[in-house]
Amino acid sequence: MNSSYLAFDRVTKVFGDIQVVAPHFDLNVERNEFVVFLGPSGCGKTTLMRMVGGLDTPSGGEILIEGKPVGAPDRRRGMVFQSYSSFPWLTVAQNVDFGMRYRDDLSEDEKLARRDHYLDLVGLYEFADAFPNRVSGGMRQRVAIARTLAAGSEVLLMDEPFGALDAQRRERLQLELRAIQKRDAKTIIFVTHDVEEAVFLADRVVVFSKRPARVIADIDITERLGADRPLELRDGVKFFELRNELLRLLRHAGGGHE
Ligand SMILES: Nc1ncnc2c1ncn2[C@@H]1O[C@H](COP(=O)(O)OP(=O)(O)OP(=O)(O)O)[C@@H](O)[C@H]1O
Repeated sequence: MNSSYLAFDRVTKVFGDIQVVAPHFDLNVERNEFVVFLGPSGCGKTTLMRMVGGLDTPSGGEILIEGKPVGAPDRRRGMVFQSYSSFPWLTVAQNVDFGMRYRDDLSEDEKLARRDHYLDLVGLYEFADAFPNRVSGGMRQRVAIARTLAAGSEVLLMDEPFGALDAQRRERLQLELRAIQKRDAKTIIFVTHDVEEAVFLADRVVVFSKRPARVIADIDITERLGADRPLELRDGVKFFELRNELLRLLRHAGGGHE
């Protein structure tokens, strides 16, 4: 039996005639690991994430968490996907509260403080009473980030969550996400097209081929950069080398990388 926390075990995925995930796709993710998926556009990253989240099922093989096949979405897995964002009938603040509905370990005051903290982090504090369909797409994405982080699931599945954010807020969220992962021991799978974001956040970067997705490189970032990620790290030689290495791999992977 596979003893990893999360395992793709001989997974494959086809949509009609299109092979999206190559046959016998295997990948293990350890508990408390921050894994970033990097790969050409359309290679199958979102599909892999959706299957981990239980929004889609493999055509073959299994995805296991602690040895058990994943089923329908549950509160163990928090998701920030384009297709799985906010509830339009709840206000921005109520969306965040909704994420915490099962947190019996928190008092009402703690929940309020937590809600305010995450609304502030994503820059939506003053939009707390607005309805998500009244705010922009980028803001809806931020509602989903705040709700998911406030919920505190043990697995976080994030598909280009910071894509629509300005550079400063993106940096702040990157720092916070890395801090949350270390402090609260989360297992995170994160998709990005931004190579520097990948290096800054990841313990491990998994690079995919163009469709059908298979792993072409699996790079241990923590081994080379350490687990602490102060912002200054971005100016260092090791960071630069890793960034260039990943860019070279992506070029080799082919397909249109954005
Ligand atoms: N429900 C579906 N039905 C048919 N084809 C699909 C479906 N979902 C995804 N695909 C196809 O599967 C391929 C992989 O899509 P996916 O969204 O997983 O890629 P991706 O790596 O996340 O892309 P990007 O980086 O552009 O977000 C694409 O060619 C897409 O058109």
